[in-house]
Amino acid sequence: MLPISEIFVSLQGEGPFSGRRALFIRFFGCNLRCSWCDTKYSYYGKPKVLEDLDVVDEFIILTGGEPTLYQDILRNFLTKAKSKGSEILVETNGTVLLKDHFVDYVDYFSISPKLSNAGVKYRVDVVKKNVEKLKIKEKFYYIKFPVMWEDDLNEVKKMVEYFGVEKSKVWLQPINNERIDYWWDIAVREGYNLSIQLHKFVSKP
Ligand SMILES: Nc1nc2[nH]cc(C(=O)O)c2c(=O)[nH]1
Ligand code: SF4
Ligand SMILES: [Mg+2]
Repeated sequence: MLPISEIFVSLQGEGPFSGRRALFIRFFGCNLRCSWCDTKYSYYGKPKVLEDLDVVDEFIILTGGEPTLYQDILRNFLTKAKSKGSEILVETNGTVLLKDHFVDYVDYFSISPKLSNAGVKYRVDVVKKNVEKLKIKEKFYYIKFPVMWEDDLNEVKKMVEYFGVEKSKVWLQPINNERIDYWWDIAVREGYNLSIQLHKFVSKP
């Protein structure tokens, strides 16, 4: 049984695959409650509960909410999707321990650890463990930080060092697309990438 918030086709609005057409599956439920969360509807209200997922696409994005809460139940779907040649991207907050079988069936991981601007507590050592697993398995992954205030940069730097990831894998994502000019310059100066949420310019899902 899979609790689903919504399924839609759109263009990836965030990160290195920005602009690429994809089928989005938004899972219901999240273990965090970020103050600025832009998908609160994915954990308040009622989910659609599906027996199984019967969708195919060249590029499938599992998002939420927090899709990694459903790693075991997704086994069937991922096996099917891979046998049909789909590329799979998972967008996760990184705080749920990733299982081997799940990592093996996913092509790309977007890990989005929260800074203090989100006002949530979580185990940052779990995120580090997950990043280490992705490194060992030589998975394609990137780290996406939702940023707001100037001080956020120091937190980003500390986490990047703690995780031991290259700057080229780091994407700064201005929350609500605010102060893009400011974060653009920071990204260029510090050697990071910038993710502007494209779908918010066109009011699309
Ligand atoms: N177009 C579009 N791209 C997205 N990339 C990540 C999304 C998300 O909410 O997880 C998202 C979303 O909601 N819409
Ligand atoms: S981790 Fe993502 S979905 Fe969950 S509360 Fe935070 S922003 Fe919202
Ligand atoms: Mg989102």
